[in-house]
Amino acid sequence: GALLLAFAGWGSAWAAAGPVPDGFVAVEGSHFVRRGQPWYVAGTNLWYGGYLGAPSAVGRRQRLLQELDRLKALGINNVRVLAVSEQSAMRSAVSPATTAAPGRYDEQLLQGLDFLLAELGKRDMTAVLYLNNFWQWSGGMTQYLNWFTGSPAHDPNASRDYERFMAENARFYTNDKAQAEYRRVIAHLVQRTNTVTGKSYRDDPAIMSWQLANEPRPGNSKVTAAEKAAYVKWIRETAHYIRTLDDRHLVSSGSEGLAGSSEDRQLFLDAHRTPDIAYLTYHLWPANWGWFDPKRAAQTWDGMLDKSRRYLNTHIDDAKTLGKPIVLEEFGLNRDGAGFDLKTPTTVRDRFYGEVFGLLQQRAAAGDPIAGWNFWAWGGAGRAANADYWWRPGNDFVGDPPQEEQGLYSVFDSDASTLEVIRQSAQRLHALAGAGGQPR
Ligand SMILES: O=C1NC[C@H](CO)[C@@H](O)[C@@H]1O
Repeated sequence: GALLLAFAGWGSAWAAAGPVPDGFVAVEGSHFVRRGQPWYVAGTNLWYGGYLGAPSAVGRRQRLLQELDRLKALGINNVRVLAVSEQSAMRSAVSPATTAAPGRYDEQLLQGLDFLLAELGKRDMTAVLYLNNFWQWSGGMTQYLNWFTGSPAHDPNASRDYERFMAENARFYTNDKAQAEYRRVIAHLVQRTNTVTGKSYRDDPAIMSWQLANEPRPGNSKVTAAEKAAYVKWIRETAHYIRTLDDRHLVSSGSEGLAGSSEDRQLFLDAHRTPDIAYLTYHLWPANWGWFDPKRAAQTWDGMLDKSRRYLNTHIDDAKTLGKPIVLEEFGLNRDGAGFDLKTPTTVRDRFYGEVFGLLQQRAAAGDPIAGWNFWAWGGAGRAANADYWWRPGNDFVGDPPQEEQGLYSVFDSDASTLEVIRQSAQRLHALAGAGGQPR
């Protein structure tokens, strides 16, 4: 049983259960292929993509079409999207939510995903759909625990107590009632028929990957061995569950890498050995992690860049160890001086983006298991609505979710210098694929 399972999971790369339909992203060795050709993710984060597509009041369909056209023109071929949110009373949680209450799903919002997928298909773009959130800005795991244990949904924007928040959330993985509802909503999504195209989600090449959650962590900085084991088991069993429903789309965890694995490299590797996890994910947040102070950019730039390069290289090496592709699916940096206003320049951010893109390009060209990147996050035509830069229901959606200032990390359509860095980097990455950029 367990021994066999352990053996089977030992570094074995993901194998398609059979031929994948035309247009699906698949894994070959430690790289992505699509339509038989090498394929790289040049993506962004558009957490609110399904919201813009909704036919209901929250929808902004014309804006969505504009944003997808702009992204396509930049060479972006993938958007990473929040597919499931949980209605919550927390101030920093988005409202409305796709799950109004356990078992009650907002058909209007889910039709927003249908519309988004239909429009992505028209542009030959793809989506990563994450099915939960470790953080509170879409309800997430703390909201599940409120539903099923009665514990108050915990908004760390209010408590400022992230250690307590993370330790509490770790209980999600072993709460049977929460897991039952989580799996129920996964089945509801994976077995859905798109109301716009009439196509079942299982047959839709616009979906690149089902993703367990946004940034799932095993616990806090004092994570126990039991919590680590529960986390590895949850990833393995949930990934397997999704593949019993859909054995052709890729499945990923949504992990940040070491920063989301309590800095335990063995845990990061063990959590991703299962053959049901097709590729690795990692995120890079120098300012969030205290490596960079946007108000002391000159003094903290070198240290930040050194730590960032080490973070990138370590995870690419781990991908080599597991023989799986790896996508840097989130990275970002503040506007100059930590400003939120569009008029604030993005000099330091542009340099940082250039350094990250450059390192990934270099290692991809060397044949390392780089599968691509998604920057965080697309703000596009969205604009902060309030002088305090906080989001309130009815306001525009931008790249920053409701728990952060609207302008913190968003790349807006007016950020011409950043758009140029992105455009050039996407072009270079696609050139690698064109030049048969796959490794020997
Ligand atoms: O997934 C995430 N990672 C970092 C983003 C910026 O802080 C944050 O908004 C989001 O929760």
